[in-house]
Amino acid sequence: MDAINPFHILILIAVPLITLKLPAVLRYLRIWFTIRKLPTPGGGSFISGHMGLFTPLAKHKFEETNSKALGPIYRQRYYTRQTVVIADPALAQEIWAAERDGAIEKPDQPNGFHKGKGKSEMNVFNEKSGDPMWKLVRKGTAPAFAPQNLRNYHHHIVDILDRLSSGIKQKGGRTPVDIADIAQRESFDVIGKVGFGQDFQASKDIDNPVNTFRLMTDNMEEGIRRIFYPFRKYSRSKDKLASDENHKKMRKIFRDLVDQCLNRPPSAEDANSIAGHLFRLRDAKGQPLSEARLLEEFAVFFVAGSETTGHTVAWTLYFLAKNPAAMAKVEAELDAAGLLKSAANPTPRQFTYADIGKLHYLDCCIKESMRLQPVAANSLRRLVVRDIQLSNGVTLPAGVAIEMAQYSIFRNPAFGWKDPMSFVPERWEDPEEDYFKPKEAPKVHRSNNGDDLEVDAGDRSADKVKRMHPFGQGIRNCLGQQLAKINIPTAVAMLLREFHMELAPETANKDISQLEVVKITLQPKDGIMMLCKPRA
Ligand code: HEM
Repeated sequence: MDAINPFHILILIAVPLITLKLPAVLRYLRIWFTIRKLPTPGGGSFISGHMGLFTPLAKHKFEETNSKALGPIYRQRYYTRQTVVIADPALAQEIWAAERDGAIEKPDQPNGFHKGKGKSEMNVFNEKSGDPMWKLVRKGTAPAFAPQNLRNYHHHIVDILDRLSSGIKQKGGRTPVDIADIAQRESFDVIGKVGFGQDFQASKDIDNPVNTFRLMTDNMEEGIRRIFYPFRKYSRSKDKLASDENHKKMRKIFRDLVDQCLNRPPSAEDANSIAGHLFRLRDAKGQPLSEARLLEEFAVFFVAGSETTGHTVAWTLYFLAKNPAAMAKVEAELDAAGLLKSAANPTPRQFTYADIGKLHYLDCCIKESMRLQPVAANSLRRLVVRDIQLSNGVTLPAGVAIEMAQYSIFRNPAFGWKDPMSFVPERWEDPEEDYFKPKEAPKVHRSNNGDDLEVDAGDRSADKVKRMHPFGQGIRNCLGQQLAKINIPTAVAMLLREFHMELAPETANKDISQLEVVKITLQPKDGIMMLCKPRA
């Protein structure tokens, strides 16, 4: 695939020359020349490169295979885009350090629904690193996610779960319930209430199929489709037109939400919510966020916060139901804390914020589920903006795209995982399990950038590097992770407190690879069907 032939060169030079893009051609050739010696998967096509070798819905599996076969750093091509894949925790640390120094950035990822001229409105997730607006929103909303702030909202999470449990109880334990759908309803309502003071009631009627969170999920899927197929936004096909309608509905929901938040009588809860922080932001000219920007920010917090958290809850319950010994240990832990409903304790005490840090085994189970089924399974994309030299001698040239393959790192035995493909929550009882000790001491980076955006202290030291980071790393790590770390254990514990959960045959009989799909997140394709038997 990589043998240079005259036709290859002709296409590469002639086409861009016609559009007067000689500098781009030269940059492309330099990138290719600099990374040409890196290993690359075989079987790619001349035109699309490696694109045709995987389905976008299972790209994480393609990476897993390649990183085991080719090693921790390799290259691949998507059409004209040369990409270096990094699937090594020590090299990843060097990349995140370079990102802090500005040599690597998360590039702008334009909104797939944007039409017309000019840049689409951005948000804190898709705006490029270093952009003043990204910094403003990132720093300005961070206090909303501080644990001391979130604890004041925890009672809403408890209420939402109580409401969900009564809906599930009505099923009587014999009708299978889709726990993936239930968990999505929970996380969506939590963002609504905790972040924006609004009860969307997705968890009120679990049989109601038309719900805002579904609209949002459809929108996300469509957005991704439009990134893969940029011309789709001009299509007149039925499903594309339907998605335009959905998008309009979605925008109206968020526009109404902005209005409701602005028009509610002031309260401390609203002032400290995500919305409250967004409303108070002022840019360098002292201007508040525009309405268009507010809409984008509102939407992205729902998108980034609900699918991720909901599917993590669902995968954790799946693994527990699949592993009865682990389930029994979680139940025993809840029982010992007075949180499990049983004949001996028919009215267990209410779950509180203080319980979160005390349920250690449950915590291990959640972490193990995030290792095996990390919802952010798609590699994290970055762009090299200045040449960087890695400690293994590889130069990453300016302009090359990089993909940080987290999913592969979490399950590759080369990084010291024992029995990596099995669900073993006990491994997390050892705090050192978070780290990998490479044979050669990892290169320790000092950032030249005096920026005060938080970084992950403790991710590397003289002899070890962090290998478990499901919330990403560096300056673009997950802004909302504290909310997830509060919501996930509360949801799992409160559902298990009320129900004995078993996989229904339609899910139990399938291998996990038949259950999963990566859309934006790693999620169950057709749900996770469970029998939720109310405890005595
Ligand atoms: C299990 C739950 C979650 C997981 C696994 C997760 C994972 C991630 C990851 C891996 C990134 C980094 C993406 C990158 O480097 O390109 C990220 C970014 C982000 N997450 Fe989360 N997330 C979760 C929950 C949440 C929640 C609850 C919120 C907010 C309500 C949230 C908001 C964000 C935002 C705004 C960013 C972009 C930050 C930036 O680019 O500066 N996430 N998340």
